[in-house]
Amino acid sequence: MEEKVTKLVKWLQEKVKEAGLNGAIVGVSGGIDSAVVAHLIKRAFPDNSLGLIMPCKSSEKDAEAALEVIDSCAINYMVVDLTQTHEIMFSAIENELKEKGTWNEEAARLGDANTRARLRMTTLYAVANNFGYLVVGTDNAAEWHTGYFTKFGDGGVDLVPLVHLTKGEVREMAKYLGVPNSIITKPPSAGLWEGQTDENEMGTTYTMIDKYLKGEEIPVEDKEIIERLHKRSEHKRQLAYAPPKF
Ligand SMILES: Nc1ncnc2c1ncn2[C@@H]1O[C@H](COP(=O)(O)OP(=O)(O)OC[C@H]2O[C@@H]([n+]3cccc(C(=O)O)c3)[C@H](O)[C@@H]2O)[C@@H](O)[C@H]1O
Ligand SMILES: Nc1ncnc2c1ncn2[C@@H]1O[C@H](COP(=O)(O)OP(=O)(O)OP(=O)(O)O)[C@@H](O)[C@H]1O
Ligand SMILES: [Mg+2]
Repeated sequence: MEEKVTKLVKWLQEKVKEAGLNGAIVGVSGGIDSAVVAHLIKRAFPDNSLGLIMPCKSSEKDAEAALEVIDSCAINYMVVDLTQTHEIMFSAIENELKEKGTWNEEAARLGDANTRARLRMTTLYAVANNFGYLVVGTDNAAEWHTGYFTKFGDGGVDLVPLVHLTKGEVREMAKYLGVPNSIITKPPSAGLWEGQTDENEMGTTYTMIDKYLKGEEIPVEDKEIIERLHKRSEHKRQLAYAPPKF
């Protein structure tokens, strides 16, 4: 694990140096993936790293967990509350769609949730610009493969250090780095609506996705779900599709 951490820290330093910038920033949610990234960027840039906590209609518990992460790695941090911004923006969208009679109630929950992820991305880039930092993402191999992220939201980042690590490997790295145990053991959640958990929404488990990625046998139902999610999200792993040149 020490070797993996050293390699990732060096890689982060190289990428920031290549960009001619000063350091790195990450959104700290109180979940395990951003906890690991916060620890890594603090190691890579002890005086030039920042954790940004961005409550957006999220629970007080999440903000408390995010502060525990900050404490555990002693990274500098800031808080930008996006609750009101989201309220104003999404209600303007809702009002206009309703006025035109085109409001889709069923689609709204995801639209509302993805807007939060994109507001966080916008905020991270604004703060990164202030300090001359790169924006570091938190996607792991399981999320990347299944497309379990918001396009141009939490997926809209400069560097993705955890993209080759399974969720199990992220947990191992978290233990090694000294992430609090309460954060390592709580169920992964995007926190986009009350009671949301990644595994409920995806219909399979990280254990199954990790096994699948390692080429191990898993039940056919889980394999089908993973392959469907992967196919459906191919566009998120590509640059915007362009027509052939004429
Ligand atoms: N074939 C295609 N070619 C090009 N573009 C295509 C496309 N199909 C859809 N699209 C576009 O992509 C959009 C759908 O993608 P997107 O907006 O991402 O939305 P979508 O994939 O529907 O939702 C995001 C998922 O990620 C989850 N999430 C989000 C954020 C954080 C976390 C977490 O783990 O913390 C999880 C969230 O709970 C939800 O399940 C469509 O509205 C359309 O604009
Ligand atoms: N309230 C928040 N404040 C700051 N950043 C956030 C917040 N919510 C989400 N994010 C950002 O969005 C990313 C995606 O969330 P995701 O839930 O996949 O990761 P996580 O919360 O770090 O880990 P877990 O899988 O345990 O929930 C987070 O890692 C973080 O960078
Ligand atoms: Mg989370």
